[in-house]
Amino acid sequence: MKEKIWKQISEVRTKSPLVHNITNYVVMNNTANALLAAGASPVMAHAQAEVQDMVNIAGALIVNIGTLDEYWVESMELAAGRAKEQAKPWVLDPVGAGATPFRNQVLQSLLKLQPSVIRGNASEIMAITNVPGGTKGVDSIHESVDAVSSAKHLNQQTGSVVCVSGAADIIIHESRVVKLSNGDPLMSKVTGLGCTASALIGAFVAVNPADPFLATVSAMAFLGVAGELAARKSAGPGSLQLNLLDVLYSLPQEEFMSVIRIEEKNEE
Ligand SMILES: Nc1ncnc2c1ncn2[C@@H]1O[C@H](COP(=O)(O)OP(=O)(O)O)[C@@H](O)[C@H]1O
Ligand SMILES: Cc1ncsc1CCOP(=O)(O)O
Ligand SMILES: [Mg+2]
Repeated sequence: MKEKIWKQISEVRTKSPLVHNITNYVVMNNTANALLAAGASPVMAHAQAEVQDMVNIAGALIVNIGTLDEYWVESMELAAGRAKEQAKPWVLDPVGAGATPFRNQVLQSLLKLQPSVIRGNASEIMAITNVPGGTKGVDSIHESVDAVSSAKHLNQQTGSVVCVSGAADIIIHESRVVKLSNGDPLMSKVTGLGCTASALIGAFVAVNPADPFLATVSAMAFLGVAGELAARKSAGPGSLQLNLLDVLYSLPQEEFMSVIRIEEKNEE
């Protein structure tokens, strides 16, 4: 699996897919820079007059509800609807799911448009499946393992690959489960690294639309390893943000292979 994952990372670097993001104001800059560092080509666009045309030319779409409003929700539905029509991969980041009824309603209508991948933190994934327990705005108050049964349920209900992020990143599709144990606790002190994870999944699913599970595992492994290596040379969140871009840009294969911690299970 590690070799297959590295192949995906190389393909993003060489193919440089166009990734269309409808994302939040907080992370537009971080996520565009992370996509560029990884080798992809980002575009942020949310005008209703152009989102469908942008989906037509992009390799994948990301819909991130971080700072949504009514106008943006219509843009998201138009774009995701076009992606569904064209069988083009799209990724849903349910930022702040469970925090307000508005977010929950919007998510239920976006789920009908069949995202290829859903990536959220544990509280968000639990909230989408109506598990009571709460959330702290956009930050998780649960561990990834707490959300595994919700993630399995969500995968069965939607057919989407589901990724729960956190200290462990857990990716679920049908009987397949992958657990990645890279990253660093300092990553939770930089805003937008969950959103960065979702944006990177978009780049990977654009180069491998036939296997969104492998694409998601690869993107999460890449971010986790890069974040862990970047944290080792960072004094705090400020330098981590910069160092992460540098590591995403230049991470060599041998270092990736020696740092990745991955467990696979097939529960058939
Ligand atoms: N406690 C932690 N230990 C190690 N890595 C972490 C930790 N918290 C977050 N990360 C890393 O940050 C990434 C973003 O995840 P997360 O913080 O769960 O997203 P969000 O910002 O959406 O809540 C994870 O995929 C993981 O690589
Ligand atoms: C702080 C904040 N508020 C609305 S969106 C956002 C960014 C959330 O980013 P992430 O989910 O990656 O931490
Ligand atoms: Mg998030």
